Amino acid sequence: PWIAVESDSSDVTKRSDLHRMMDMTAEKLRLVGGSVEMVDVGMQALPNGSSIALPKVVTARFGEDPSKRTVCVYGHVDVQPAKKEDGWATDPYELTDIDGNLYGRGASDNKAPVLAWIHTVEVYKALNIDLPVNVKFIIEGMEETGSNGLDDMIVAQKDSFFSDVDYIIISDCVWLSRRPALTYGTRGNCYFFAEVEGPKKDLHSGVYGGTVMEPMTDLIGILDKLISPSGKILIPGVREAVAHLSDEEWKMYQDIEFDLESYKSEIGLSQLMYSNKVDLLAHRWRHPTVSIHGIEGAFSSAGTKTVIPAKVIAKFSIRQVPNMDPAVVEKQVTDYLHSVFAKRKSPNKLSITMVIGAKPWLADPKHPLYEAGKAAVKRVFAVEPDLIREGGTIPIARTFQDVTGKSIIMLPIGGFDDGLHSQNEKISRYNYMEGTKLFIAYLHEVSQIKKY
Ligand SMILES: CC(C)C[C@H](NC(=O)CN)C(=O)O
Repeated sequence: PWIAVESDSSDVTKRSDLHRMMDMTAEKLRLVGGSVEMVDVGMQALPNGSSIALPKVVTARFGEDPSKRTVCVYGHVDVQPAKKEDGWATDPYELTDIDGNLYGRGASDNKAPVLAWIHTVEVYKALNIDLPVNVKFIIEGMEETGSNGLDDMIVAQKDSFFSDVDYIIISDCVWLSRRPALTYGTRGNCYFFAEVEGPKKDLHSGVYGGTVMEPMTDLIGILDKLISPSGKILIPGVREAVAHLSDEEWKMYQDIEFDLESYKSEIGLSQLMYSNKVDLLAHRWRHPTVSIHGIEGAFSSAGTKTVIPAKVIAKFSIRQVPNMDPAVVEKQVTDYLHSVFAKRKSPNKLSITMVIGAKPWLADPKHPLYEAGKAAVKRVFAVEPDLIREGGTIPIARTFQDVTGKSIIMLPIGGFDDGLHSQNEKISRYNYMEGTKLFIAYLHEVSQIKKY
C-alpha cells in the first residue's frame, strides 16, 4: 500500500496524499510497538504568496535502556514525480513484482529501506529478543524538495529527541555495483529557478517573430554559458573552491571494483565524459556539476504549436562538494547569469532564485560505525563492502552532523540499477530481504562498539 500513495512532495496538489503517507508511516511504527509522535513543522511558503501545511515529521522510539547505545534511523517517504506516460512499463503507483523486482515510484528511494528498518525492529520483537540498542526513527516527507522544515525541527529537538542519540543511520542511497557498499559522502545541491519574462502574453511566432527578443532565446542563451560540452563549469569561482583529490582518495577509488562498460550499458550510452575509472568516480562523487532539468512555460506537448512563450522558467541545479558553500554559490550564479544576460542587451527581465541550498556531507570511513558496517556486511553477504561516496544529496545529513554533533553512517541496501528518480524505479526482492538482514546484523554490531 505504501507505493500506491502518490506522496510527491514537489506537487502541492498531492499534499493530502503526502499527509496520508505520514499517517500510514506513524501507524506502521505504532503497530510494531513504537512510541510515536507526529511533529508539526509548520507551513511551506509557495511562490504565489500563499502557504500550505508541511507534512508532519514522524518520530518513534523503541527502547529506553540507558545501558545501551541509541541509534536514530533517518528516512523519507516522499517521492519524486512519476507518470506512466514518462515511459514506465507499469503503473508507477501500483507495486508490480516482475522477475523478483518490485517496481514502483519510491520503491528504492526510500520507501522499501524505511520499511526494512521498521521490519528490523519488528523481527526482534517477533522473536522475543531484546533489541541490542535503543532505536529511534525520524521519518520525513519533504526530502525530495530539500527537507523543508526539518532543519528547524532538529535545532529545536537537539537537547530533547537527540540528547541520548549516539549515532545516526541513513539508508537513502544505493550500492555502486553488485557488491554491498558503505557510503561516507554525499554531494550537496543548489537548485535554481531562472525566469525570463518578456511580452505580457504568448505571441504568434509568425505575426511577431523577428520583431521581439524572445524570452526562450534569452534563456537558452544564458543556460548555454553554465557548462561547456566537456563538463567544465563556466561560473567563475566554482571550480576553484573544490577540495583537492588526495593521493589516499585516488588510491581508494583505484581499488574500487567498478566496470565502465557495464556502467555504459546500464544507462544506454556509448561514450562517457571520462574514460578511466578514477576520473569517472571522482566526477560522480567529489566534483561539482551543472544539470539542466526543465523549462516551465515552454511548449512541451506533442504537436507543433508555433508560439513565442511570454515567460519561461529554467530549472537547473549544481551538485556541490567540499569546500563549496551554497550561499557563495548562490551569489556566484546570480552575479554571473546577470552579467551574461546583460551582454545580450535584451529588454526582457531576468530573475534568479535559489530554491534549495543543501550542503554536501562527508564522514570518516575509519570511524567504528564503518567497522561495524563492514562486519555486518561480511556476516550477511560474506564479502567486504566497497567504501563509496554518493553523487546525490541527502539534504539533512549535514544538519544532523553540524547541529547534533553525532556521527553518521549511510548504510545502503538499494541496487546500483534501481533507477532512482527515473522510469521503472525498483528494488529487488534480494536487496530488500538481504538488506533487512543487514540491518538486523548491523544493530548487533553497533551494540559492540566501544566508546569512541
Ligand atoms: C535536493 C535533492 C532534491 C535531493 C535528492 N535526494 C535523493 O535523491 C536521495 N534519495 C537528490 O536529487 O539527490
